[in-house]
Amino acid sequence: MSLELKSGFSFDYENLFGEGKVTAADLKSFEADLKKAHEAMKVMRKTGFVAGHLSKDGEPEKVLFSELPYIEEGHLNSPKSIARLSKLTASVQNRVDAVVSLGIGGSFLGNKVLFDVHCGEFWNSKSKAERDGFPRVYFSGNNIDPRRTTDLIEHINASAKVASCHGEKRPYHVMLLLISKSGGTLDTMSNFMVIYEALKKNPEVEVEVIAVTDPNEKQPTLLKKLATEQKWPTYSVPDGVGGRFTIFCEVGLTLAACIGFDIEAFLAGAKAMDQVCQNDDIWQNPAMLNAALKFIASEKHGRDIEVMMPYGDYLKSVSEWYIQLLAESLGKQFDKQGNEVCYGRTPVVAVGTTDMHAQTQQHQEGKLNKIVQFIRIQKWDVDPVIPDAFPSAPKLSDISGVTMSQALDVALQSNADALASNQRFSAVFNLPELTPYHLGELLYMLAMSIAYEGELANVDAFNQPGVEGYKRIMGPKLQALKNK
Ligand SMILES: O=P(O)(O)OC[C@H]1O[C@H](O)[C@H](O)[C@@H](O)[C@@H]1O
Repeated sequence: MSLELKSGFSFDYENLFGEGKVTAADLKSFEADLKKAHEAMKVMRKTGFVAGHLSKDGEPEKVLFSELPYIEEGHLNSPKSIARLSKLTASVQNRVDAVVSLGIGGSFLGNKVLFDVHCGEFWNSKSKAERDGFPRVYFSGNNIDPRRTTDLIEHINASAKVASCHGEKRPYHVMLLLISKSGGTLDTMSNFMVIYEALKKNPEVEVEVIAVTDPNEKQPTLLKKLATEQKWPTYSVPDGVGGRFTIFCEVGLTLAACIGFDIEAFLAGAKAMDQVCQNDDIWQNPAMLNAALKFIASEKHGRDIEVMMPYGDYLKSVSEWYIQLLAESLGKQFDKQGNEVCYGRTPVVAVGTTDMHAQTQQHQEGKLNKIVQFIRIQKWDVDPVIPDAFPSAPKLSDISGVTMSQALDVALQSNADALASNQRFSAVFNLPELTPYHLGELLYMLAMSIAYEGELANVDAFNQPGVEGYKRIMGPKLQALKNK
């Protein structure tokens, strides 16, 4: 049982729907809610209005993520903004040696996905020619870890030294891509200041800063003010695009531009997915179907943990990106009318096959409270055959002669079958290949699915009041520390 799109992307829900799982009768009982949710999505697309959504300051706020895939005049991504990103690519390639992407939450997670998928683990150890002139990439600001930040500075300084020893006549050029929608997030800004000051002191390093923040000029963010003062170029995290949707705007796209990732193909995938998700027929609308099955699995069958388990190392960051999307969007104490509901599925990061040797015991035999969501790549662009390197060892000979992706697929299928044989729910998102287009499809489908589920659960999927709790305590605590 699977919903397959023309692009080849498919959602296989065989192990989530049917007898003993979410049933047709379950779906029928939510028919009116589903219709309402679908209508709400139409209004959101057309006007940006989502009933019950208020900003952090309690003001009505538009929800505009569904506009991002459409590169059009007057849109958040316009032909002009995309052309400016192409210029950024041209200016970075063969000029900038290293980019440090500084941000946390939505200002980090999507960028990490794009980097991992496009560059892979060993990017920074490749030669400049192997990187096609694109810079090395580092991440910072996604924690306040003294050791790692110090290590990063030392590493960059050491790379600058190596470059100068190899006869580079110019300083090592580092671009700090400083990303914060609110413009003052402690984790991001503290790392930025430490790194900026340290690198500035090194004559072998030249530092350049690009700021990505809320563009509002009437009430500029701290970062916006700083950028104006310091004459740093700025890019936008537009109003109406919450952190967890920013991979489709200049937060993700500036990093994409710096590594030569195909922005237009990525947005084209998201756009195609948005169009499919306008289908009124739930069996043809992957976001509506995914949201409905997961919502019902949670509400009626107690499956309120979602394990996001891509099969592939470089997709682990997709799972981490999804954590924020699911947790911040749906983990809500109150519904839209203020009644206490304490809704939400708890997200869990897993990777296949890695976690088949760690988490699977719990998935297979632990509490019946999980849905395991697999992500599968159908065709890998490289796929070594496992050789019969030691014919005298029959156990090793047995696993030889197939490609690594075939073995990976067997592992996934076996895991899904075993789970299904013990009343465990799972589903698979199949990507024909790991391209920017299909990645755009997948991530956008997940974003839209969350928007549907917010409506089904009657919670505001676009705020995150719960994260203010610790922030209210942390601010004065830091102040008190300073005054000591
Ligand atoms: O981009 P920033 O304003 O720095 O925010 C970064 C992150 O911090 C907050 O705590 C929010 O919970 C996240 O939704 C947000 O993505």
